[in-house]
Amino acid sequence: MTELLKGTARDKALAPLVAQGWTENSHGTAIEKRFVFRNFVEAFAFMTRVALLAEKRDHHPDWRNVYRTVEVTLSTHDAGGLTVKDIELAQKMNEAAAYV
Ligand SMILES: C[C@H](O)[C@H](O)[C@H]1CNC2=NC(N)=NC(=O)C2=N1
Repeated sequence: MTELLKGTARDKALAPLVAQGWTENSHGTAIEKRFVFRNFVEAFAFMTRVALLAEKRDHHPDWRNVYRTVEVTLSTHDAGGLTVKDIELAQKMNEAAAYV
């Protein structure tokens, strides 16, 4: 199982994501971001791209789509918190959103 991120490694991994709009949840067990697109089709295109990335990695977002927004929560359920898998998927999601 992938290990929970802790201490300095955790802080270092989170810093660039926080700079790009990700926030920790109140328990420190997940990171969250609200992506806003121009319209529903762009939001859904983003979700389609991310779905393929997530399946390939066997690591899946918790998310909610309302019209042109996608609210995302990333956590490694098996580990009970944040792991490098969440950090990497968050970065991939930033890239996928920028591509739209
Ligand atoms: C069996 C399979 O590898 C696991 O259930 C995977 C699937 N996708 C997952 N996604 C997330 N976000 N956390 C997990 O712990 C997880 N586990």
